Amino acid sequence: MAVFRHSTDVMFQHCDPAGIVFYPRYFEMINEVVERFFGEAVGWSFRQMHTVERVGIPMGRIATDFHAASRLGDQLDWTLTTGRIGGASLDVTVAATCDGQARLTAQGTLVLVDLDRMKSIRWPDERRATLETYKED
Ligand SMILES: CC(C)(COP(=O)(O)OP(=O)(O)OC[C@H]1O[C@@H](n2cnc3c(N)ncnc32)[C@H](O)[C@@H]1OP(=O)(O)O)[C@@H](O)C(=O)NCCC(=O)NCCSC(=O)c1cc(O)c2ccccc2c1O
Repeated sequence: MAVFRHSTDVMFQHCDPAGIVFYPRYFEMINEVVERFFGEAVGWSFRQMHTVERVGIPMGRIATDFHAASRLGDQLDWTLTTGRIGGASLDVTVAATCDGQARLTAQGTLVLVDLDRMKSIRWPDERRATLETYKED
């Protein structure tokens, strides 16, 4: 099983007055991990998807556990693996650690859609095959 990895630094812009990462900022980081996964691992950049092919992958649902707080200067090491690949849906697990300490785990379902109709469409076979390689055992 392949695991997609990406690292981000916690910046001042991510932190609230309590000095910890505010959870909406985590959701933006999760979206960045998903965007990088599709661009770098699947070979299907959001630019290509959105501006050329007019498809997108909005999140249908997401459940997140926050295990420990993150602070300015922390390096977050992200992983993304895939789960069930349905007709149009894709389960993903996105997790972050810092120095080996778990910070968050999110389990989400992305849905491939035709952006002009905002209706789900089936994963193309070539993309499906790549997504399979990141599937959790
Ligand atoms: C996403 C929808 C358009 C789906 O509705 P539709 O009627 O077209 O599809 P079906 O109901 O037939 O379902 C197809 C398929 O998807 C599964 N599914 C549908 N809804 C959900 C759900 N809520 N949670 C989990 N799974 C769902 C369903 O079980 C089917 O599975 P199969 O395995 O059988 O294929 C419609 O639901 C919709 O419009 N929802 C709202 C989406 C939304 O606005 N989310 C807000 C947060 S996400 C977001 O902001 C976002 C926007 C983007 O443009 C992005 C672009 C790129 C990357 C990420 C983006 C992003 O996160």
